[in-house]
Amino acid sequence: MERLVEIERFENEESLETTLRPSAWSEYIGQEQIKKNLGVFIEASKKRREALDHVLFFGPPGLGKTTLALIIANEMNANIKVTAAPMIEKSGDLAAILTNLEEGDILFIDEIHRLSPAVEEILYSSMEDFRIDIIIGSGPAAQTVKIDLPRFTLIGATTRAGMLSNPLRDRFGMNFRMQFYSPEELAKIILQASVKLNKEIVHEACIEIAKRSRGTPRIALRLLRRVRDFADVANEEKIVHSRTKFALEELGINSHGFDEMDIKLLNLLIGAKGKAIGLSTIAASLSEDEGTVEDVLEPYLIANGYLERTSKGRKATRNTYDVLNVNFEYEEGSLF
Ligand SMILES: Nc1ncnc2c1ncn2[C@@H]1O[C@H](COP(=O)(O)OP(=O)(O)OP(=O)(O)O)[C@@H](O)[C@H]1O
Repeated sequence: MERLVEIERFENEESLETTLRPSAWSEYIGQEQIKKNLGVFIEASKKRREALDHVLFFGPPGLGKTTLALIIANEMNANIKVTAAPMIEKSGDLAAILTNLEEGDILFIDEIHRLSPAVEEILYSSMEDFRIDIIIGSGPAAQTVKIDLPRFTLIGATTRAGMLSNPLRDRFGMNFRMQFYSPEELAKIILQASVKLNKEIVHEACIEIAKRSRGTPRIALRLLRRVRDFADVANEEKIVHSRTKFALEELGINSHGFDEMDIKLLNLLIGAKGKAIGLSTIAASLSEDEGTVEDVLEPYLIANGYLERTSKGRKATRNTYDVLNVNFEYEEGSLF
């Protein structure tokens, strides 16, 4: 079953996301520090009439990395080519993309930590020297051909900065960590989207959805659409607070934005009575892979103080007990 608070994009969601995606700074809510810094760098490179330095965004999925890349392209009046690392299998694939770029173009590579070492190697020289060496033929007859590239900007996005090799990370002139959004920021995003969806929504309803969206715009927008369905079926012109609460309860999303999987994870930690549990044990107990636990489930719980990572594994915090209404219980010598 699809988790409603699943951060990854659902299959049929892409076109709707495109409709709701902001195309200008003014519509891009939150991430103030990133916007401020990027604004300065964009203005400076426009003044110098140079391509922007390479940019890396990292953070959990659905926080607006792709959207930011598109806005940067818009601000720079540049063409943007959007791709993802799994689509660039061979070095030839990357060479083909790079040689088709024009001066000032932006290349956006999502999930950049998933590039193969051979492809990464080509990226180094293209980012640094705007040149690539391609080997034609094999054996003693092999020849290296150097191809000059136009000055372009690479924007990389990753959910796992730790998995990026150092040489690749060092070649980005700017590194930005995306933050989870506050309920107030998400409420603004929801209101803005409701105008585009042509469905009025009251402020309390925006806040109610925002509080249950795991700090993530993609989830907030998905919940908005589901709540709108409930309002439409009830023939209500506006999305009101009571209908919103009802819909979210029906959808099984609790007031902290936790869903079944979060609750399972938190209960597992509480069951350990203060002892740390290793990532592989957690993944096996939840029947999820370790990457999903680390990239998707944990960041929100850590950012909100419900889970702690230690050298021995993961632990519940006092907040976890409070939020699940469980009496604080632990084994001697194993605690906090
Ligand atoms: N700051 C924001 N203001 C308004 N809307 C936003 C903002 N950030 C994201 N969104 C909305 O959330 C949706 C998801 O954003 P986006 O696809 O950019 O996330 P992402 O971080 O690139 O995710 P992924 O890494 O999974 O591709 C978009 O449709 C966009 O409309």
